[in-house]
Amino acid sequence: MAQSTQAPTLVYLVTGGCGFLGEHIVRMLLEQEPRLRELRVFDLHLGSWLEELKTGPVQVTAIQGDVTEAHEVAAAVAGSHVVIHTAGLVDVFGKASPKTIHKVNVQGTQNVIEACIRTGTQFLVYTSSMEVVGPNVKGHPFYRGNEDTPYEAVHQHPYPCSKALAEQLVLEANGRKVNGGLPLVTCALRPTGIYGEGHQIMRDFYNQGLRFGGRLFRAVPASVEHGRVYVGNVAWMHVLVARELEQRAPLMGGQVYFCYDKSPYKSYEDFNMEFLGPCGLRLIGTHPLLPYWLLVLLATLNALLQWLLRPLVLYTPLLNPYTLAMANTTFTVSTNKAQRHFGYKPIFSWEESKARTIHWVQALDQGPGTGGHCGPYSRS
Ligand SMILES: NC(=O)C1=CN([C@@H]2O[C@H](COP(=O)(O)OP(=O)(O)OC[C@H]3O[C@@H](n4cnc5c(N)ncnc54)[C@H](O)[C@@H]3O)[C@@H](O)[C@H]2O)C=CC1
Ligand SMILES: C[C@H](CCCC(C)(C)O)[C@H]1CC[C@H]2[C@@H]3[C@H](O)CC4=CC(=O)CC[C@]4(C)[C@H]3CC[C@]12C
Repeated sequence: MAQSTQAPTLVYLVTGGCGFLGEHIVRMLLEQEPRLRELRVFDLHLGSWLEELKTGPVQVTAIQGDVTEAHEVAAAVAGSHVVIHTAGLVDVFGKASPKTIHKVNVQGTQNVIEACIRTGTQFLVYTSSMEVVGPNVKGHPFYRGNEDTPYEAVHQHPYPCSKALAEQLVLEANGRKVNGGLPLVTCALRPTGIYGEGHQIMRDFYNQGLRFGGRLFRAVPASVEHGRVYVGNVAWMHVLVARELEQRAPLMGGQVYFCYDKSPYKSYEDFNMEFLGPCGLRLIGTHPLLPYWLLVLLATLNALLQWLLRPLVLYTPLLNPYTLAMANTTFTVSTNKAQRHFGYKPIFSWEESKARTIHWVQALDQGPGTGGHCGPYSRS
């Protein structure tokens, strides 16, 4: 992929390109990758917002498909230079079965790898997660850790288990020969909790607050810090990795990178209030209103109810033993590995990230629009 002023030649494939992060990656690629000729957007559910992108200079090809179907993946991958594999089943609330989560996240990733090998696609960027590291089931804090910080990564929940297995597959595939004899170059990006335009859980908290007369009730001590990163910066990091992977293959191949930016370290709830506060919501209490043991009891009750009601209805509250443990365990990242390896610097400051997210929350009141979740990235 030599730099040139000639006509654009590159073909990129983004799996999960219609999801929360995927949409931002798609838009970021169109704005920041001048060598792009064709952008293939592969997803189980295609968004109507893709239509508006089809009028630009880059050929945008929407492909409705399932990553668990090897032949659909192979057809989409064939002829592409770079694959950004973001599709995944993000479920910590018990909406999908552990088997389905494994199938989509692990088998789906295996299908993407095999498709690259068979069709001769040499560059694969995988969206992993901080969850492959932790928080672990023992609730050990991970405080300002980096990619080399020792930590006992022990998972039980199907989602982190599946992401850890999938990441391992991707990293082990680095160096395998693709069709034509060249080596596959892979790397994995590990975002912490992503926020920004289109973030479903933020929307859930906002709606919950509105239902309770503009109030949210503190459940997590303010002292527990949770790593968060703005979706635009995560997208930018994907674009940059995809761009640099060929030139810096010996350094970047087989590597993992946390996704980070200048978002402040705060508790999950206090961080959300940075956006929900300016939209009229208040967080009640300087300390958790309920004692921890009671929250554990309620979370356990919710899990029991979910299990009992499963034959009749899907009961998926925000509070369950896993989400409670996640929210109550410090997990923050402090690293410059991405900057050292491929020159990453956040493209959005904290102030911009905050303003864009607040703007999006405010617009939720006006009801769903016809476009996508996020606006264009063109900046003044
Ligand atoms: N949301 C977060 O805070 C974080 C997310 N991640 C990872 O980022 C990636 C994207 O996550 P989000 O955008 O938050 O989730 P999302 O649910 O908004 O997007 C995932 C996309 O994958 C698609 N998809 C699901 N199953 C598929 C299948 N079988 N075949 C094809 N497409 C399928 C969905 O339709 C969706 O558009 C995931 O891999 C997730 O594990 C990592 C760290 C944090
Ligand atoms: C839903 C949790 C907060 C509610 C806590 C309650 C009910 C006590 O008020 C969220 C706390 C931490 C979140 C997770 C974290 O940001 C890391 C993640 C990484 C991913 O790859 C996917 C999403 C998530 C698991 C994220 C999910 C919501 C939380 C558990």
